[in-house]
Amino acid sequence: MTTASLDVQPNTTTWTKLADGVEINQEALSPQAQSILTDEAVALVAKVHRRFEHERQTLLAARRTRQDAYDNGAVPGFLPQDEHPEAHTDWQVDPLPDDILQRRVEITGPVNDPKMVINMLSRTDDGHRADAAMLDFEDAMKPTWPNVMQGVHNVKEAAEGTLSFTKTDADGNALKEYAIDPDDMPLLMVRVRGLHLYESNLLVNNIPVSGGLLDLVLTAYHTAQTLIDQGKTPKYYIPKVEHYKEARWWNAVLSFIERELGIDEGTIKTTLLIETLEAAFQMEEILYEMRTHAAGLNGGRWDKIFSDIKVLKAHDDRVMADRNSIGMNRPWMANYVKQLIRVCHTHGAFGMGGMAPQTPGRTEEMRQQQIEKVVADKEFEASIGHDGCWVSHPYFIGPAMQPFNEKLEAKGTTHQLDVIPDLPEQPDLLPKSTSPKTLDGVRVNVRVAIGYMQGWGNDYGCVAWDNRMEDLATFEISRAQVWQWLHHGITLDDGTEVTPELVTRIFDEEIAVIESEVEDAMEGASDDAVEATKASFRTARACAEQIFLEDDFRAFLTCSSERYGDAAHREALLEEDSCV
Ligand SMILES: CC(=O)SCCNC(=O)CCNC(=O)[C@H](O)C(C)(C)COP(=O)(O)OP(=O)(O)OC[C@H]1O[C@@H](n2cnc3c(N)ncnc32)[C@H](O)[C@@H]1OP(=O)(O)O
Ligand SMILES: O=CC(=O)O
Ligand SMILES: [Mg+2]
Repeated sequence: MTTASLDVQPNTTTWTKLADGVEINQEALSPQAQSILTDEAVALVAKVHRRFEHERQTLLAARRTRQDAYDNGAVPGFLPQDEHPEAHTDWQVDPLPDDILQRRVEITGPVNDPKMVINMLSRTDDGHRADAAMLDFEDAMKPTWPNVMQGVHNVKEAAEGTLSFTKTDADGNALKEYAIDPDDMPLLMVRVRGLHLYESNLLVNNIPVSGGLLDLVLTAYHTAQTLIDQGKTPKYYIPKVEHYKEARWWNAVLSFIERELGIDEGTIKTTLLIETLEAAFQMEEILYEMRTHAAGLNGGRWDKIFSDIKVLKAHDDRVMADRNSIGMNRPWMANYVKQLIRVCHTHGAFGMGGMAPQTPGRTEEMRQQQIEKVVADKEFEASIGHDGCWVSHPYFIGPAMQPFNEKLEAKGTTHQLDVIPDLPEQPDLLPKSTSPKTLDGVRVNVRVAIGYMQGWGNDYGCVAWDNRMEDLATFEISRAQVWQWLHHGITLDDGTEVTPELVTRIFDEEIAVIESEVEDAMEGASDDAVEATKASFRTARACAEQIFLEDDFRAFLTCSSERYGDAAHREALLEEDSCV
């Protein structure tokens, strides 16, 4: 995707044959890609695609059917007990290996950035090191082909313990060397892309492969045995599951890959993100389906808020309040994470908490305030029984760990599997329409969109912006919220009507503010450099505004038909587009 335009680009792709029925975009065949796409790796990708693509399409079609029902007035709910009776019996996930029993703080970051990956695997801020590092192909990464290939490369070298990086100045002089110690680093985890994404640069039988399958197959192919030889468990995160049948599909994919790699079934352990409204109602069924490979579930609160808005987008009695007012204290959010902990602990799995989005900030005062916010969030998570949580910046590892340490030291354990939150059997998980709905709320969404799209234009999938980490999930909330407010023509608390003209006016005002912020921040830089940065924000604004004012609600920002390779493939796939 370019930031200048979302239009479909003309087809100029030349395809190169990699194996029977497997073609790659010639431009994608970089030396790095060649080193990753060995004959064996390509054969495995093709085999997995041929075995599982049809079912993936069926699952995506089922998503569209369910969304049609929600758009026509239905709401998600708990499944009837007789739909999946086994899930409600007495069962446990397969025993968890020793190296996944302590997960107090997991740090996350884009997998394609080698310095960030090394920092995730080595930083000990104030003597605190994260228990796990989640290398992300998903919310934190813009899924371009070079980023995906660099990501696989980084995971491979991280598993082998050889990943290194030299930070240089503008003239190329070395400033700092970065390296990892494979014998002394946090648990390595990889989050693959979700079910809905295609990887348009690689075709099997003329169909682009699934992005998530590609990430999973290539990283497992290049690292599973290496990790096992070191006595470590290959560990994954799987995002954006919407239904237990999708969990069944991922579980089957994992078993298939294990068989093909000659490793025991159940060796790979995964944590599933529960970050969609539908999945929140099906956690028990989802965990049951994954029980061979499940290490736990994680409350992906940011995508959950996005999904709450998206799934109920047609319901005028459920229009969401200002995005920054939706916290874990909202009853349906608190119920969702307590239900997650209850389901996990009842069945012997970890119930992981969500992401504290704070970044440190520039002044000491700001840093202190940010620490207080992180600690308050993590105290809540530890108090309700989570086994650990996420942070987005190493600065917060120690503060986030403290509340978990206090709980765990008192118990003399590394987790809280003994805690079963007290909840009604079927807690209320449906989001409510509440206040506040403010002009400031519109402004926040607009600023987030400009900041995020500016990063996106520079190839970043997450950015530090207004003292917060903004990534794909948090951008999606802003996009969905403005769409929802516009399409329900809501009147804000101060009487202002939300119209396209209002949104454009706020874009005008905020880009002016941002341009002056750029001038302040770049004081002393050349006029050309300042102007280039301002221009990149103006481009981002144009793109963000176009997305915000789209009439049709695309299911995900990253679902754009231009990602589907050449015109013929696009046409075939648009019929089946998961993103209508
Ligand atoms: C909704 C969800 O799915 S949440 C999960 C997905 N999102 C994420 O993973 C976002 C993770 N966070 C980040 O990517 C980053 O923190 C950002 C982009 C927000 C900010 O990064 P930066 O602009 O580099 O922050 P900053 O300048 O404060 O970094 C200072 C140092 O900390 C390091 N750092 C910052 N964030 C991280 C991180 N998450 N992991 C490891 N190191 C990090 C930087 O590499 C830098 O290191 P250096 O001193 O060796 O150069
Ligand atoms: O992936 C995590 C989220 O909060 O979204
Ligand atoms: Mg997410």
